[in-house]
Amino acid sequence: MGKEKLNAAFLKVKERGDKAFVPYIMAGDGGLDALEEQLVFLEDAGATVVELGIAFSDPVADGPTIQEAGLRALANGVSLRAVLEKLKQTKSSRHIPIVLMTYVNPIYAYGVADFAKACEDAGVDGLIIPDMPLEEEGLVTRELKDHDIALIRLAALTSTDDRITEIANRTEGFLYAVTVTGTTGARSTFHDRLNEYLDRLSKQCEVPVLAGFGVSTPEHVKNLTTHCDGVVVGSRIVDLLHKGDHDTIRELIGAAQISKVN
Ligand SMILES: O=P(O)(O)OC[C@@H](O)[C@@H](O)c1c[nH]c2ccccc12
Repeated sequence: MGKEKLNAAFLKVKERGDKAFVPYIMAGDGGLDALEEQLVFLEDAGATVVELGIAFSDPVADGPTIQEAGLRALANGVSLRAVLEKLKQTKSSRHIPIVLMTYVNPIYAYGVADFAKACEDAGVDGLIIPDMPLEEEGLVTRELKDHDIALIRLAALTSTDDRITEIANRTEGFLYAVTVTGTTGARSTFHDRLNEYLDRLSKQCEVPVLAGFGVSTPEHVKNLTTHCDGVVVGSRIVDLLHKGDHDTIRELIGAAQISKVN
């Protein structure tokens, strides 16, 4: 469970000579009954971990693709409680580690201790809380530790060296290296100094460094992973899943499986 399950998944990928691929999906996009099938598909397609988003009314870090998916999920009546319940019911059908992405408000509304326990019961291994700065995380860290839920921290291109050191020291499971200044969403070009930034993070961080935001093609996956341990792909996966294009998802994941490509 938790941190160890994440560490084991990344280690397995590394030992094969591959890079990690973490697809992000919006829980309940397509209805909550589709979730189990979606998770099993991603596991079979070779994903390392799944990042599962919880729809929220005020998604400040999300670009248009994920916002729309969130609206579809909300229209399907999806809530944090319903997602955790569904994950608990379907726990035995999957092995892939699950990282939940939720803003801080729904966690408070749930109650931090109850939420952490419900995550453990649901087989959730890690958590990303994008609107929770390092200074505030003491509000959840004890409860997460008690229930063995890894807290994945995000580093921004604009983070100072001192802050990066602190984030790299504290993060659990992996370090989420945000590759852009802005919101989520497919992009065609990246920042000039991105490779340098990823190299710097990789040097400082003991757990895997994964690049995310704007990663949307097999070329992006191949290029970025020469400077880090893997990628997170959100908007492109959400879009392809919505269209039912499973082959292109397999192709994207395949770009991280270097041992198979060569
Ligand atoms: O959609 P993109 O550009 O591929 O980026 C990943 C991202 O969607 C996913 O990790 C995510 C969705 N919402 C977030 C909010 C904050 C941080 C990360 C996320």
